[in-house]
Amino acid sequence: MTVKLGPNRYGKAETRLVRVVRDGTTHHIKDINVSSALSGDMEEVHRTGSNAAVLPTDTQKNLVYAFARKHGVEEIEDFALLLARHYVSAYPSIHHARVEIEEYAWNRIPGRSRHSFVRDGGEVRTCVVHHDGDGRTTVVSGLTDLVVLNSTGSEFHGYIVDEYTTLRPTTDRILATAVTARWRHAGDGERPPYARVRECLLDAFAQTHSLSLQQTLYAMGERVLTTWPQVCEVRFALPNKHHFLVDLSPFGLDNENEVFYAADRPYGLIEGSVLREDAPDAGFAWE
Ligand SMILES: O=c1[nH]c(=O)c2[nH]c(=O)[nH]c2[nH]1
Repeated sequence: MTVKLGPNRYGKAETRLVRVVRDGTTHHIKDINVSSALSGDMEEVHRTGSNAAVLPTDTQKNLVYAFARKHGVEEIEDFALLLARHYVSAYPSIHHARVEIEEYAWNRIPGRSRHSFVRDGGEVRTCVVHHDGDGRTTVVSGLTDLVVLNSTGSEFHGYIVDEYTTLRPTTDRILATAVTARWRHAGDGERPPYARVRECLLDAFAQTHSLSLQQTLYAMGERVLTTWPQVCEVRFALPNKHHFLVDLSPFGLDNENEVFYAADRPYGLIEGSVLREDAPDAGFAWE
């Protein structure tokens, strides 16, 4: 019996890239997810294991970052064409390239900051109410998945350094998180409108020059509590959506905080509660 190799392709799926373009203090961001799939003379690698015709998927990933730095990313169709044409023209063993790109839309957070963004849609508004036979009532409002990003105005340094530390201190990084926030209402007075509390969270995120996500968490809680006396406690879960600067020096390219690898896991998870000194007992509110 003889067998043969059927249709096949290979590539790097989901290269996550964020590119920051600076126009003075106004920043623009491009957030994309690039997948390449190449096919051509792939008989040998499958049958004998010879990799002579293989452009490593790792190189395909590097190409995405290097081309983003060299050529910029405007229309995703143009960037996909640039990559696809390069694969087919530069490597004789590659006859066909499929490049798929997803782009994620960001809106500017209104206000003073020109480098603060919120992802389109996706967030979920939440509430949990308790009421018992003794007439006790609690109301906790909240949101999940409010995705925000500052393309500058964030530092992280001065942390514990020991023989296991590899993280480099930074005075300028991207800070991004998907906010889960829940706020507990004191008593049964009028509750602040959801949209206004959300606005406090966004304003504080955008306006805080951050030395850590922990500090930003506190600033967001403080803003809600000082703006709305009816709220007595805010609890947060903030995943640190890491954006790592890509080292493009092996390709002779500099990278002045322009091209980032948007990692999805593992991620830092910063959790905490900010509350009034005299907040009433929470009782079953958080259950
Ligand atoms: O804002 C941060 N807080 C941390 O605790 C931490 N840890 C880390 O590796 N990066 C960061 N960033």
